[in-house]
Amino acid sequence: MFPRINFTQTAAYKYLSNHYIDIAPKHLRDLFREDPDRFEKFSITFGDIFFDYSKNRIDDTTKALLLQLARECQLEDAMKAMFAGEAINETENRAVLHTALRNQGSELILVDGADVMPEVHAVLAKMRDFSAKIINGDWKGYTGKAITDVVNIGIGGSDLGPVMVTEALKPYKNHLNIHFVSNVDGTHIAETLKGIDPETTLFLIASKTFTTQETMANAHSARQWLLDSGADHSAIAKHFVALSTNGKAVADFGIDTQNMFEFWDWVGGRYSLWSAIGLSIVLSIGYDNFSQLLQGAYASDEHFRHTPLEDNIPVIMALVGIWYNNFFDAETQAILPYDQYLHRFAAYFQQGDMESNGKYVDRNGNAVDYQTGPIIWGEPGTNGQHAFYQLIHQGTKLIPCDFIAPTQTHNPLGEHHTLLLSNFFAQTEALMNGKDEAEVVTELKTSGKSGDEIERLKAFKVFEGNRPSNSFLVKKITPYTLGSLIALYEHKIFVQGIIWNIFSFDQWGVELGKQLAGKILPELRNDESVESHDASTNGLINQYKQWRAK
Ligand SMILES: O=P(O)(O)OC[C@H]1O[C@@](O)(CO)[C@@H](O)[C@@H]1O
Repeated sequence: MFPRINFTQTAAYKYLSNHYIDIAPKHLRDLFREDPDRFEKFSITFGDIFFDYSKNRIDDTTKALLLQLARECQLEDAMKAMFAGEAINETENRAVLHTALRNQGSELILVDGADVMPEVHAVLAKMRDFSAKIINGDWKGYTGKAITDVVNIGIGGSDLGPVMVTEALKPYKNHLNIHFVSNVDGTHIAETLKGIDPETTLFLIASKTFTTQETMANAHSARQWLLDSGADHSAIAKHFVALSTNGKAVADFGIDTQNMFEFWDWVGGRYSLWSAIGLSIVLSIGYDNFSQLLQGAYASDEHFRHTPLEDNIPVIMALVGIWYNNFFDAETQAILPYDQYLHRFAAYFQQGDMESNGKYVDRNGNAVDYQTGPIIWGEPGTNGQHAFYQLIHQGTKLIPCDFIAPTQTHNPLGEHHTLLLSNFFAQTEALMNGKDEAEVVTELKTSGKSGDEIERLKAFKVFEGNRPSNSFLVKKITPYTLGSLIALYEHKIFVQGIIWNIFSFDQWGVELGKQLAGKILPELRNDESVESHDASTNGLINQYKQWRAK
């Protein structure tokens, strides 16, 4: 049975919470001064990824107690349950096996007694063969022309992963122009359709359920756009494919199910880029590179499954995050990639992390009395430094930061990459060391400030430091290393969900808004005044109706 431990009842939690004031280490400056081996002790090399977690407020004692906490929560049993295909997504009675999508091993992976690997391989082969025809021009549109533009229509997990990966791996892209439409706001598809030719455009309708309002509205508008351009219904088969688990809905839309790339209920939407949902990635960078992405993720799966917790990167990431989230009241986690190609990396994990662990009911159905999932946010460096780093350095909130940087750039231009990396190294050093009053006074004196000026200014220029960060130094962002990095974060989310005793793989919280939108939609289709809601909602709707009439 999937463990249901309340982590606040564990010995480790009780000891940490009763003593963490004396356990919580000294200032990070002092920890480094006192332990010359600190960097080696708190860093892990994993292939071409170097993970430095030494700039965290931990010492040997804290690390040992956090690991004990994980073990008391039966983390290792939970890990085995996931990889074994148990229905750990209990409220939907589903297994959680996005790991099977990238499995390179030969072991059977059973769901309801049947090995899923043959069908996983069959869909991968179909994606390979189909994308080859599109990329090499063998697949023709309804007027006999090759495809030049691909439009992925999807939202959430059917959009964010493909967007993030195709952006991150732009150095590997081919001649095809890949576009993404997700928002139901007509602007999104209107702006996209302006720049493409119906005769040479392929639409990927990406939707696990094939019922999502935004995606179906955009799909129908795309289909109408094709037909309005002069194509007849037979053209749909040449310009539309579906990525879904719902064959009936795909056929009802008018897509030939031969042009459907299926995936399965045991793949969560926010964990689906490795599945048929990744077809836009394959079309953008080719199947061989997509295969490298899968292999990199598999390497992280193997690291996660077989590495002792003490040196297990996702486990360390998760426990350090819990240390700040549950013992230091940190409410957010920043992800700061020093790589412009990774500009959608944080956005991807906003869904990945917040839709997984943004829960207040535990696995026994009771409201929790502790903090669960953090708010995930972030922007690429160095831009963030000119936007929100003031708060990270001198604000009143503790913001644990993950810094990510490639050692090698895809664009060796002058000394740009050296400049970028100098900032990457400097920021975590500044956050950790800070600048004390003595240093500030010396600087102000050296700059010629008078005694009065120094007295007036010094308080504002002190940096208390002791602000934690993880650093990921990646040799180069390749399909393989990107796959590994994404999977490390996926497993971190899993570990935190286990310790918080919540179900990380359903998302009931997105349903109410959809339900209410479904009720309001027909009210907006007429000009009558509405009174069926609260005064605010009624007022807003009626104001909207009044103004739209102008
Ligand atoms: O792939 P689909 O079924 O269209 O769902 C899209 C997204 O909608 C959700 O908000 C669930 O409704 C996300 O979990 C999901 O990734």
